[in-house]
Amino acid sequence: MAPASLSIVALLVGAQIIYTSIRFLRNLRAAQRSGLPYTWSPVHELEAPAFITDGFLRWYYKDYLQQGKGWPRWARFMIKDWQYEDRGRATREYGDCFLVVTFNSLMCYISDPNAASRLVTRRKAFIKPPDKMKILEPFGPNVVSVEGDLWKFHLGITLPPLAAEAVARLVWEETARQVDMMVATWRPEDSMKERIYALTMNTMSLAGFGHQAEWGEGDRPDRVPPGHEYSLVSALTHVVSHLPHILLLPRWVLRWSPWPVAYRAANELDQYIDEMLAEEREKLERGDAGEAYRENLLTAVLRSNIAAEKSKDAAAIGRTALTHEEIKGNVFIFLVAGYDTTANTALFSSLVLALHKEVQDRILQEIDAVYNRAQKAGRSELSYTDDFPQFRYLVAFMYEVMRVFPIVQTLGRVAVGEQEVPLSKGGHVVPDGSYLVVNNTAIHYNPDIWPSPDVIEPRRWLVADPHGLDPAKPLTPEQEAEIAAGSVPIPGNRRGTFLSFGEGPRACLGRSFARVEFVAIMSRMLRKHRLEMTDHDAEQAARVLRTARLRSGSGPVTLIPPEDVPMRLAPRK
Ligand code: HEM
Repeated sequence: MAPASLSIVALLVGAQIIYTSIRFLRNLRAAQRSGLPYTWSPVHELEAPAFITDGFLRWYYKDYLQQGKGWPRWARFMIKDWQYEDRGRATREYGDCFLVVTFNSLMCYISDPNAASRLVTRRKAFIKPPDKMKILEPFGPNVVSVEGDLWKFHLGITLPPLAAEAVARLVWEETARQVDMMVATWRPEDSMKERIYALTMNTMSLAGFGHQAEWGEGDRPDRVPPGHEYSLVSALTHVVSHLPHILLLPRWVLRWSPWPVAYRAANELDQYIDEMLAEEREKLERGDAGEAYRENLLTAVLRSNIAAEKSKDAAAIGRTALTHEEIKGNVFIFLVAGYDTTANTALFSSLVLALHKEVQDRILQEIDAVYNRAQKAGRSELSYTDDFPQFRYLVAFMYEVMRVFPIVQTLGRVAVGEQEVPLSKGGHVVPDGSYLVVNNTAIHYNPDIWPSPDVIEPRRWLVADPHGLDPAKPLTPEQEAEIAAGSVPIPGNRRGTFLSFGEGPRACLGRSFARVEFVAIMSRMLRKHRLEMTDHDAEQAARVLRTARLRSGSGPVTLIPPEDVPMRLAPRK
């Protein structure tokens, strides 16, 4: 290289170093001025270089994590979703609200229930991070990604479908059908993860898109309609397994990327949704959505939108209905928000059941009791309306699994203007634009909030004060009586103490959907079988349990188990 070019390169590098150092000092000063405890890290988990640090450090520290000491301090903040393995250690070191300074950003971590609740409840003062939300719009703006009046408008059209009784019934019945197919084809050597993912994907295919899938149909060429390259199930599966690529890369870049399958699957899904919307719109407008018509999320959003279109009252945003792109965006986001969250909850639950015989025994007792009751009432199959509400221990178990394995580990918000963050002891004002992250794991594992937090005890959720039941102590007579009466609402936790479904106005819209699907999976799968680890001995079971409690599987969206444990369905005696 010529000396002149070398000087230019040296000058540019020098300028970059000076610029970065100034930014770092500016961030550091802002942290000092805030009065909050702070620390620093070269890279932050939400910054682009974390894609490299995360992969490398997770690989390098795999065995170290197994010792149960969490992450080494210096590495912690460079790991995506470091919170699960950390189990609140950072909170104990720096406090319930502290800052992490990097060269490019200033991040505030919160594990105080008051502050967490305020953050997620005051939706205008703390908005979702706009840059992260934009990424969620590859098919169009949607109820997860938008803010303000536009969000209220999307909510008005998408909430009724997600709360619709017809959709819940569809989820209940289809899940049971899918479980039967899964059980009938069960081979011990199959992956539990793949089975549960296929099950929830097939359920989503009908509940979300109106297509009833047969077990294993994703790979069958006869399921590919004319004009398509993939079956719907196959397109959906490829889209979710390539989600990070589809979300992060524009479609034209994706085309020439090393993941052409992601490009083709995204296009296929686009085309499927367009075709389905055109067909359903025509049906609804012709009025032939008669008795046999089965509502699903796509048709329900369309119906809700057509009703809005016909109304004369334009919303605050100056129109009455969602655009075509927005309908597509919402149908897509139901898939993203509802598929792997529910699948991983079922997966962790299966693992817990296989490893905690006493919990599984109680669930089996409840399943038998509900079936007996149904049979006495002349029903051979369980119904959504009559039987789903009877599954109290199973729902409590779901919440307990989601507390111990926080499927969504953090809730991120950005302060609009200077905002107060109230802590249980005192409070702090954060400047405009501050990035705040609620650390769900630290809250779920705080022994002052959840006594003996490491213990999996579903009965916490069956008493009036879930924070008053300590699994390390015998139950009080009042607690026994509340459990026996079976009338305490689930969940009954204090605000800001259980955040796996979020809280406040932006809380999960699909939580009823997820509860129905979960109860249908477990009650049907365990009707005649029990879950066991294949060829296990006590030592292996202890290792599996320890690994699942100490390490996350580093999923792109939600917490996933670190390994796929061989399991079998053993016929019940
Ligand atoms: C166990 C399963 C699920 C978990 C753990 C879960 C978790 C969450 C969480 C934590 C949030 C709030 C995020 C925040 O405040 O930043 C959320 C929002 C949302 N969830 Fe779920 N979810 C589940 C299932 C579902 C299902 C099945 C659907 C739909 C079919 C769904 C649709 C949504 C939507 C649309 C939102 C956005 C609400 C808004 O921004 O206004 N979720 N979910």
